Amino acid sequence: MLIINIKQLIGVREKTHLLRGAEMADLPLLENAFLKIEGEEIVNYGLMQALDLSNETDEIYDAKGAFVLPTWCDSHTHIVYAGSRENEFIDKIKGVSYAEIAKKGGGILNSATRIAETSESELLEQAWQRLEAIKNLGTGAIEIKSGYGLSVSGELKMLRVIQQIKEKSPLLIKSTFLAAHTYPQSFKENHQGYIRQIIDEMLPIVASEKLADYIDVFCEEGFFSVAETEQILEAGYKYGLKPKIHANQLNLSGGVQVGVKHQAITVDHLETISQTEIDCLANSKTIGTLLPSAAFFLRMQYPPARQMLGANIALALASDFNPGSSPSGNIPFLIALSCIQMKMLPEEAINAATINGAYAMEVAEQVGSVTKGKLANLIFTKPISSLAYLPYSFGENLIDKVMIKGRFQ
Ligand SMILES: N=CN[C@@H](CCC(=O)O)C(=O)O
Ligand SMILES: [Zn+2]
Repeated sequence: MLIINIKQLIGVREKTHLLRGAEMADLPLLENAFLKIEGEEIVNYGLMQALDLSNETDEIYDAKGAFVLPTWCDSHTHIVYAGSRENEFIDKIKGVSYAEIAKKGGGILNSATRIAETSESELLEQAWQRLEAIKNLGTGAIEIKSGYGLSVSGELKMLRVIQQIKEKSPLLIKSTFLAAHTYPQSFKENHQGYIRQIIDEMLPIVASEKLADYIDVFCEEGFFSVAETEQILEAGYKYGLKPKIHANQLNLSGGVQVGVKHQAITVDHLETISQTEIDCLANSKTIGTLLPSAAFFLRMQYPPARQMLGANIALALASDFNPGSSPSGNIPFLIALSCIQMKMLPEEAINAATINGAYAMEVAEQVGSVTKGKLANLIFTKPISSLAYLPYSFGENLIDKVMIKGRFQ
């Protein structure tokens, strides 16, 4: 297929690398461009003026002045869950904190009870609807975590649902084993008992059935300590699972340091962060993944993105789509939020949600930019005056069409 009359073709890169600090403000584009696709892949692009249409035999699609961008790479989600938790949303409005809700057996434990009561097929159906909705908002690659099972059968059930989604969906999907999301009620006073269950009973099955690409731990006061996190990461490493860590959401938890020490692909959240963590990340290969939708929903402080960019850190943005702290996978809104509340430039936010998001789940060879040989995963906008209009006009759906692997959805 030949796509013509693209007003701006965004994220055009001959080769890609993980963007850090000041580089993140550079989002290469072509004005008035064409794009050629063969099967699932991008094979060529260029300026309209260089195109001789009389020689073209391909099917032609006229973009009629749309902006075309790579689809979003959402590298941190929990979209496999049962039901919803708007009762806790009301409690939070009335002043109860996220940590207090968790202490009373709500939060993650509330979702764990529902997972136990819900069949694999029903879970798949619910997650599939969420996936369809975010695909229409431009998401073309996604990481999905377990972590609401909190038992051998519950965690395996969640991971098998993710496995089915991988087989069924045209989206690129990565799966993360997050049994260490919280302690189930029965192990509240016996942390080592649950950790042994994770290491001795869950991990061998997860590995032998190839149910996960990564391992994650919620390293946080009241959840998993640094020592417990290390114990789980070391066990995961023996099975070839690289870490992605929930770090520094509520406290200076040591999550960044333990993630960097164990060469985590990403440390995620980072709402509560000091110069020590910033220096630690800046001197590492680990990506800092910011989840500002969670800070928005929980009325928390936002991560200091400008300070982190100034320190030359590689940042990714992800939705954290989950029932407790971010019941939304809306990346256009996330980009607007990042510009408005964290003062990221539109280019920085788009890079963080595309190419760096792809690196944050190790799929950058296939997606995240408009590059020859990569998948034709593309967003076509409605008429807009400039790229900055996307986050400026927050809340408005400016996506006209989404293409995944060369097919309009
Ligand atoms: N912080 C830990 N986990 C999720 C929230 C899970 C929940 O409340 O259900 C998060 O990333 O925000
Ligand atoms: Zn999360």
